Amino acid sequence: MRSFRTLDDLPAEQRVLVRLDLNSPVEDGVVQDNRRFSRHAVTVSELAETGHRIALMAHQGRPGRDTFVSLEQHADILAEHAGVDVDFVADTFGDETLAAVRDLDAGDVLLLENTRMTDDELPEKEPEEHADSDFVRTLAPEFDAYVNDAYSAAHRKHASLVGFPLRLPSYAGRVMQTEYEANTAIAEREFDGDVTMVVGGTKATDVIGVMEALDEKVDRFLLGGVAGELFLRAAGYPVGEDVDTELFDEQWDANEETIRSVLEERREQVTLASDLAYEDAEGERAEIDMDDIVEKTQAFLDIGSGTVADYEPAIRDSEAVFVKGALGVFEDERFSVGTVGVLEAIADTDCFSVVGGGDTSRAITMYGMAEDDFSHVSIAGGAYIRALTGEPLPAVELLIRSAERDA
Ligand SMILES: Nc1ncnc2c1ncn2[C@@H]1O[C@H](COP(=O)(O)OP(=O)(O)O)[C@@H](O)[C@H]1O
Ligand SMILES: O=C(OP(=O)(O)O)[C@H](O)COP(=O)(O)O
Repeated sequence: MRSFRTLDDLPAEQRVLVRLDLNSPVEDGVVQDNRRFSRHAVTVSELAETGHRIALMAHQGRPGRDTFVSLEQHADILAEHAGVDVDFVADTFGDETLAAVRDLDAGDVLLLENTRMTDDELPEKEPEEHADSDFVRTLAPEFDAYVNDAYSAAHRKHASLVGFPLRLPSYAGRVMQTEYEANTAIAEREFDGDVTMVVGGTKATDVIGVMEALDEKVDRFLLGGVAGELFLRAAGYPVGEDVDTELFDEQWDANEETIRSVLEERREQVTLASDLAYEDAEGERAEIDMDDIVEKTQAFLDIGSGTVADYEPAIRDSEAVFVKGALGVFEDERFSVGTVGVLEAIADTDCFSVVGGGDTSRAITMYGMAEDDFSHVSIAGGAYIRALTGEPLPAVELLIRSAERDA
């Protein structure tokens, strides 16, 4: 079987460039601790304890969004989890970075600034083109090896994920290794009974894009979140737009055709919310039945409790349940009913269950559920559902190519 090299294969005393995924929720400018820090800390502390010189790359948010912030706070949170000092340089690949990298001693850890602050990072391009960018050409010669631990970003063809493996011997970090093994095994697993996928969250494009590829594997989709509102809009309800153009309008434009074709061809496979929740004039949670929504007046922030009651029996009758994305803005307790109700229903059954996504998996901890209540809690969202389709993840492919090239 084609595979990549891991930290077990990394020679001693290397100058290593490591890609993590520390992309986190940000509330009022404050980066929120989450599983991504504790999981990546395992790779970072192992590399530090074995005496490598370590520079870390990661991204945060997308340009133009509130969550697009510096990684300065991430360095402190990561240091706490890893039990080692993590220095930070507010530069991606300029002179300041090169000086700090050259200054590293054995066991030192340095976090570079948000990779998405360089223009070279973001466009989805072929690996060869990324490998030729100033970003990759400048940083790569400073290192002996590249380690990719960012399984949850492995579905993106960005420079820090697919460019470096063409220039450096490349290895999978511990998170990449364990997530890849777990998610590949899950993708290959066959279930006799019903398989349900709960689809929510804000990144509707990621999930809608793979729904058609998953229709053989998944018997029913239960919808909520932004993705659910886009489906409701296609079904003729006046919801799912005008609130935040990036969330709704842009994703509607990108996905309208696919949504309509999924609804046309597989209507019986897709269950939409029968009610939604919003914030009323007194600032309280209020609910409204879908059929009573006659015009667009407010933003909907959760599925309603009637929908949760509709979804519970479907979950109870399933042999496997996959969750991708929250069903509402669960960070605000008033709008946690959908996400928590569905997660608790899953935790109460003995079905095989996977909860994916940096944000969604955070709801488990926030609302007092245990990771053990689920078969697998992935810190990957988009990458894990893409893996379920059996389609290769670009960044994983590049790790494999690097191993084959050097064999
Ligand atoms: N109706 C909604 N409107 C706005 N945001 C929503 C809505 N429903 C869910 N969300 C948000 O979706 C986020 C999770 O989305 P996403 O990034 O797709 O998932 P993950 O990071 O878990 O893969 C949550 O933080 C939640 O606040
Ligand atoms: O958080 C991530 O993906 P996820 O929300 O699907 O888990 C990754 O960091 C990828 O980020 P992106 O979706 O802005 O490219």
